[in-house]
Amino acid sequence: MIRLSGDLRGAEATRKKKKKKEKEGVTVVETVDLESPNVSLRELSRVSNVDSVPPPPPLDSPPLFSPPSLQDLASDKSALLSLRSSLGGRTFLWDTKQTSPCNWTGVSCDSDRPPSQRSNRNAPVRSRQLLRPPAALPPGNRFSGEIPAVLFSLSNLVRLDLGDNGFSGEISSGFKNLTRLKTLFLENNKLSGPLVDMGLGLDQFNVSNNLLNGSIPKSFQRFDSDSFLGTSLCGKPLGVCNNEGTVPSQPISVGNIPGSDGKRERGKLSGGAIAGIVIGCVVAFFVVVMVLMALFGNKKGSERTRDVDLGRTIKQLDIESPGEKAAVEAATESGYEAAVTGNAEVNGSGTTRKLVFFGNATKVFELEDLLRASAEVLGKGTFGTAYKAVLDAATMVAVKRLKDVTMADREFKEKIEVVGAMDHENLVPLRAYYYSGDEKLLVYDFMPMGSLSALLHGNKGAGRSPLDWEVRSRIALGAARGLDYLHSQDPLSSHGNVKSSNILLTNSHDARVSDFGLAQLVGSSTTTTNRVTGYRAPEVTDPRRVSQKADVYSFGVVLLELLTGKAPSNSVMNEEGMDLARWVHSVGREAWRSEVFDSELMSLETVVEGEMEEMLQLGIECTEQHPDKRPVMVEVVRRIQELRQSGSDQVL
Ligand SMILES: Nc1ncnc2c1ncn2[C@@H]1O[C@H](COP(=O)(O)OP(=O)(O)OP(=O)(O)O)[C@@H](O)[C@H]1O
Repeated sequence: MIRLSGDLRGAEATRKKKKKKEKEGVTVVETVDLESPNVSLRELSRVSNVDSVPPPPPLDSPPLFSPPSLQDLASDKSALLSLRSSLGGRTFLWDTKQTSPCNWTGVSCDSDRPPSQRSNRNAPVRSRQLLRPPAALPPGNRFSGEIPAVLFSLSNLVRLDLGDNGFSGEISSGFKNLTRLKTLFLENNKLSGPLVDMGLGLDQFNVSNNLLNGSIPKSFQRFDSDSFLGTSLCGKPLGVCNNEGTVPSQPISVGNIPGSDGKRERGKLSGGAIAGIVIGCVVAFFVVVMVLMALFGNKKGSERTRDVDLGRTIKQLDIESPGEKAAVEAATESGYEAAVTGNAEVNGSGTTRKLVFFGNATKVFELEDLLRASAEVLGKGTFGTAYKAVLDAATMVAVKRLKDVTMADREFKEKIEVVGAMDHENLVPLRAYYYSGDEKLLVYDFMPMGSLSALLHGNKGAGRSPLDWEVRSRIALGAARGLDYLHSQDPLSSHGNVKSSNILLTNSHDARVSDFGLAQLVGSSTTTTNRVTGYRAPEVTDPRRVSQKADVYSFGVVLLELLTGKAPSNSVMNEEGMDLARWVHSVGREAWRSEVFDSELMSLETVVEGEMEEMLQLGIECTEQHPDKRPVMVEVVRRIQELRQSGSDQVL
């Protein structure tokens, strides 16, 4: 159950309103707490581009409470609607016309809650914890599924508490977007997979009692071991990792049992028990080392034999026995290699599997090279996990490991051949693929500058150079050309998943569209995941059947994103909870300058308002509700070219 607390409505709220008046339209996302039934959610609606986060109140200053204003209530409403929608909930029991959401089913409001602090959090307590509910309240909600992606667009978020829920899936790389985050509590959930380095300057962090495994990235090693108890993570501050990147034995604590009532009462074992465990670990370690040595000896022998007997190069991996597979997995230190090696090599039929390259590309590496390359996780998307693999100083590729591909070998190959045949300077080329029963890998050129989404909504901190109009409009033109090329192949061909994270950038900020053709390869359960919030055209019901006009709609949202600097996944553009497209449509032309255009753009000397207005008009036409009213992609390209041309003529 969600309850709204009035805890930010005191002196803190007053101070912020004053600051807001000083900086028109500027607000700050500060706290999101989904652990407690008392949730202050109004902050979800506060997204902006302030230069600095306001300083927290002193630790010992008592919070003051005052009745909520109408503006606060409207903001609470939109925050609740946004949260509800991001969690896949329905709002038919909520009368959104009511001024206050306090009467909505499942929502109750407290305006006089005293401050408290959590006793079990190990890191230093910072001021925001004064705003937390009393510890005596029953902890934990029952939120489940993946952590809502909408949270990753709240780039000014300072504190996020999702502890004591049922969240599952991997910890998303989307946390990287929360560049101001200081507190992240994810304990007591069902989060799995590795803990990736988020590059955040956190003061407080807790992922204890989850299903996480692998080694603890360096940036998290400064936190106390309590932050990782009850997981299978290893490395400092927990036990050293063995070769498989898992902790040899669980930390000694009552608190490492997920779901245990005693998880916050740290129990200590006797000296004898500890000595026994240590000796056991040492013996187990030597046994593992000896088994690995034996397995490696066999593997080398069998590869040599194959080389001679079958005439294959030893680069062609053909590991047939589960023992050999285990050895390779155990030997690797790279999570990526451990993750893909086994499945890629064991194909069930006993035949050698190879990477299949497209076009006339000279084959520069083999599957084994790829699997042995040092790699890092780039992120987890709708279709699987993406990795960056460095084969050598000159060869870097992005490898996408597809999930939920259920189609047969032949059908997959037919479809992927079509994708591989696409050849345009504004597309990310698919270089090769690998298919086996258990594993499907796609190999792309690695795009060094990342995605447009990261560029627009990622690091907003000091030191970031502003993205000027020339670069933004060039990206728009490049992406439009890439899409136009896809549409020109066949009247029915479409991208199906146009969004700013699928527009990647070269070193010179030229746009390359990625992920085309993938929606047709994966199962419906994958594509129906609502990761395209804000981009999907209203008429689309089956994400595997997206028309060209629906692509135009999604591209129009990207144009609006470029112009406003706002992420469409943050659907809270006003108290009605509109998405980006509907919000821009609702603002009159006279207010474009003050309300719509990204203030970062407007602050630059190079601002070209005429061009920006023309581009905004185009974005609005692309995002018309009715597909027939939207332009076709070739027309979009022509108009962007013209408006850029007229801008440069004026400069001349
Ligand atoms: N070829 C590439 N070069 C560089 N980065 C890439 C490449 N392909 C993907 N990425 C990055 O990897 C991350 C995950 O990408 P992926 O395409 O799997 O998911 P997504 O774009 O977030 O969502 P979706 O799967 O719905 O398209 C993103 O941050 C993306 O920018």
